[in-house]
Amino acid sequence: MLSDQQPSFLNGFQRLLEVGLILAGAISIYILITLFSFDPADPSWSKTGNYEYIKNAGGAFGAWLSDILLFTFGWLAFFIPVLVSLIGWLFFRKFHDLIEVDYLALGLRLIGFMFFTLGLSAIFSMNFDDVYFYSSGGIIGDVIAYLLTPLFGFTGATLLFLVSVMMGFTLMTGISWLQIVDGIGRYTILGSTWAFEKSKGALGLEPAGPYSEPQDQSNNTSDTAKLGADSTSEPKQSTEKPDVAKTSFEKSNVEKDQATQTSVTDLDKKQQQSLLAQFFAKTEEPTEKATPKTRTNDSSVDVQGTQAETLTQTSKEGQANRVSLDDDMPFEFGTEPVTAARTEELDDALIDEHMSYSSIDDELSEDDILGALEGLQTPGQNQERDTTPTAKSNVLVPESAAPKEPITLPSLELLDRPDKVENPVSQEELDAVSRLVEEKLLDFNIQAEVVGVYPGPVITRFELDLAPGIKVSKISGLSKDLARSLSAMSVRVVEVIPGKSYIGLEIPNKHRQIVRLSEVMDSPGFENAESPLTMVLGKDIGGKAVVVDLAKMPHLLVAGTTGSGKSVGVNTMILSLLYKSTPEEVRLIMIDPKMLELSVYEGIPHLLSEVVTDMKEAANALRWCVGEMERRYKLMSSLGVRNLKGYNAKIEAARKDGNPIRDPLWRSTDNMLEMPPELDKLPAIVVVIDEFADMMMIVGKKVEELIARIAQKARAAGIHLVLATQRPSVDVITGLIKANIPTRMAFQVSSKIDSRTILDQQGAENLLGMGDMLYLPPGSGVPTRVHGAFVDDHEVHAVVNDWKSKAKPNYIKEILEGEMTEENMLPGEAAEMAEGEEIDPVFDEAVAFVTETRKVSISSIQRKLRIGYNRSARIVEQMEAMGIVSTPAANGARDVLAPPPNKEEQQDLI
Ligand SMILES: Nc1ncnc2c1ncn2[C@@H]1O[C@H](COP(=O)(O)OP(=O)(O)OP(=O)(O)O)[C@@H](O)[C@H]1O
Repeated sequence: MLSDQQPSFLNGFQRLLEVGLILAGAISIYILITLFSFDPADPSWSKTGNYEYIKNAGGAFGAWLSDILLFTFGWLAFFIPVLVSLIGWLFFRKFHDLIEVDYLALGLRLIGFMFFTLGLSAIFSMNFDDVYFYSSGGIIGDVIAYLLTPLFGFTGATLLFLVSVMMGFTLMTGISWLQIVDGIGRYTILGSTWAFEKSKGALGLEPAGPYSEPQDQSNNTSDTAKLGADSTSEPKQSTEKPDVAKTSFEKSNVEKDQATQTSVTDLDKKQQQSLLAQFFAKTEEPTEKATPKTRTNDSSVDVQGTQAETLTQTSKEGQANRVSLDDDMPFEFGTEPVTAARTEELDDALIDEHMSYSSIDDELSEDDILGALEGLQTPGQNQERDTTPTAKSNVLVPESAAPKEPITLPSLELLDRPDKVENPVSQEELDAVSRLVEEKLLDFNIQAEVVGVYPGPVITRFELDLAPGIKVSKISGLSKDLARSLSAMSVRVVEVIPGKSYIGLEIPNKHRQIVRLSEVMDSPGFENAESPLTMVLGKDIGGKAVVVDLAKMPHLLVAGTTGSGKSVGVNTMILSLLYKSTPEEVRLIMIDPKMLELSVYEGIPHLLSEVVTDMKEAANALRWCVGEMERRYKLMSSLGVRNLKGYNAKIEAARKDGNPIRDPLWRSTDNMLEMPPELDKLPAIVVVIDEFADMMMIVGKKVEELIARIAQKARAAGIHLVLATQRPSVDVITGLIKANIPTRMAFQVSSKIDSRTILDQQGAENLLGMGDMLYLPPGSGVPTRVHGAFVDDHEVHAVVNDWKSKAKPNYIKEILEGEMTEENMLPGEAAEMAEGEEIDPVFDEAVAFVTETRKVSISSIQRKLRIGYNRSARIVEQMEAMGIVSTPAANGARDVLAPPPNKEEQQDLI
């Protein structure tokens, strides 16, 4: 299988790193050779000799080098080659991490290394025989031992050096001596148990049992669980920490608050600036590496539990609200939103329409099947699923594509691990900065009190209680001035915090933390989610994982200026699907007009067709989706189910009963088969379009119509759209598209207008870039700020190669060829074919008029646009076909289904 893969060449930088690794290896081997072949008679730095008879295998240079190393380090010189190769390896494997060096951790490691080396060389110097005529601890060991032994005596000095070695080891490696003792104990017990079992077996007392780990180690059986295996016992402790911390913090809170309040107001401007700079510099100082399991818990516990929880919350409502924030579960958006509910109703109506001509009677209730299916599912099943096909496949899962063996989902080991980050900012500092924020606001005649401070991985949110009569719009208007006076890159004003009477001020930390995909995926929110369309977004402002379900959205619009982190965001979402679902559960169609971003996924088994780069083919792919959607609707209505989940459950249950359902839509003329084929489960289909502005420009209005058509109905059929664009203007994100795609994601944009185009409100222009986003869940007017998870190209490649090695894709040709049928023809096209004319040029204007006035009448459109009656009537019919207005009721009146347009959009159109 690997032989099928494209040969991959290293880029320039990777070549350098690899050359570095080869050099480091060669240097290490050379040093080892010179040390092992050292001859005291060779001429060198400390001795003279005959250059003609050098015995050192490293030559004259080798003789010099080994002499210097042994003279300086004694026995420790033999560790130097190991160190050199280790450094080479670190650079090669972890260069990406080294770019974002954590200086505190590095400093601690260096100090640790110093203590370790000095202590060990002194111990060697005092206790071991010389190496040739050099001291066994080298000159370093000799000097230290010489200086300290008279002071502390032999025993005292040895003890001191031992302590130095132990301290140094812990600082350098982060390994606790208690862990070592624990480990030694555990393996001694395991070893003796094993030896005992063996000996019993050998003596014929009892058959020898297989060697097994104790019970508490058994949960690292699956690949995904491996990542956190070495910290299995720690998270439990850390989840209990916050309560203890909270009480102690809270007790001292009021006194500290008063103390700092007086001292800070006396600070002069310079001190204030430096305090600010220090604060934002300190907010995110990482300290040491840890396994992702510990990290996930720590991030939610440390930040939410001890910092955000216990800060200057003074009012009672504040405390009540904190309780809800305290919840350890990560966010899950999309729980029965208003829009989703409305869409569902629409879907139901559509299904009902189909069901009226349904020919097959429904004998099993859908709820029973779903219940039975859910009963069978446990969270653990997410880790590994059997994807072996059970019967003849239908269009979407052709037999050759079906893998023969169970497929395991990719391991988290393929992703980069994050650095453990702690928040070392003390409460005093946070209080001091809060007072400073209050002062700065007062400079603008705004009286406000900071009632809560929430430091997070990228920003710190200050919650403000405004004095009566102060309008929030006044502060929003001042966001740029505030940013300047607080020396911050930008300040975002959160006008409404749901459930609170405060406003929020979000100020970026000087050192932002990178949110890694692996750490969010390692959270319970992702691991326990059952939907195959579960996607990771990143972390919220408090550091909690944000995990969403595309099935509930059901379509997503992503926009952001170039370089804002949009492509990384799209990759994060795609990788989430690849980590959660097998090709049997989710299939993808990728459209990539830029021919850059998505081509890396070429060849994964989830793809339904090659990554589409030709825009004509892209339109065909959308058209195919419309056809597939209609086909699914007919199948579902025939089976009497309302959505894909119900359909799959019914197929599964029927198969279990031994009565597989046969295709009710099959006609004898379809193929050579004598009887209808058995129906198979259907996967969800996700269509990802990376730059859909390009597609709109090239293919034109048809794309918009196809997208609208899919978006209106595809939810129940399990077809979902993810549209990304870097041009959030009204000619790309049109009213029609917005009306049909309720879930939005805005990365940084260049203007308030762009922000309003995507979110219907400003705010995205104040984001920080690099994955900082506002996520607007369906049916919600309040966007949530999320710091997007970062995934590097090499991680994407690793996951893609992993899938490629497990199964091959089976592309469906028809997707790109595209055939115009009655089902996938657009209303515009029908009119075009019937009357030979395009969709009306004033159609957009008419839509704007209707959605704004909320009234549909042929004559009013006729008057407003000064067009003929017939033309106006045709426009209204087109609106009906596109789902903008309803079908006429008994009295002929129609309802406007699409939401009103926003102001900028209108101006652009009229
Ligand atoms: N979540 C993130 N965390 C940290 N850095 C990020 C994140 N997302 C993106 N970045 C940084 O921002 C850079 C630009 O991101 P990306 O390529 O996704 O932008 P884009 O909006 O897709 O731009 P374009 O439209 O030009 O392709 C990346 O190279 C990366 O360094």
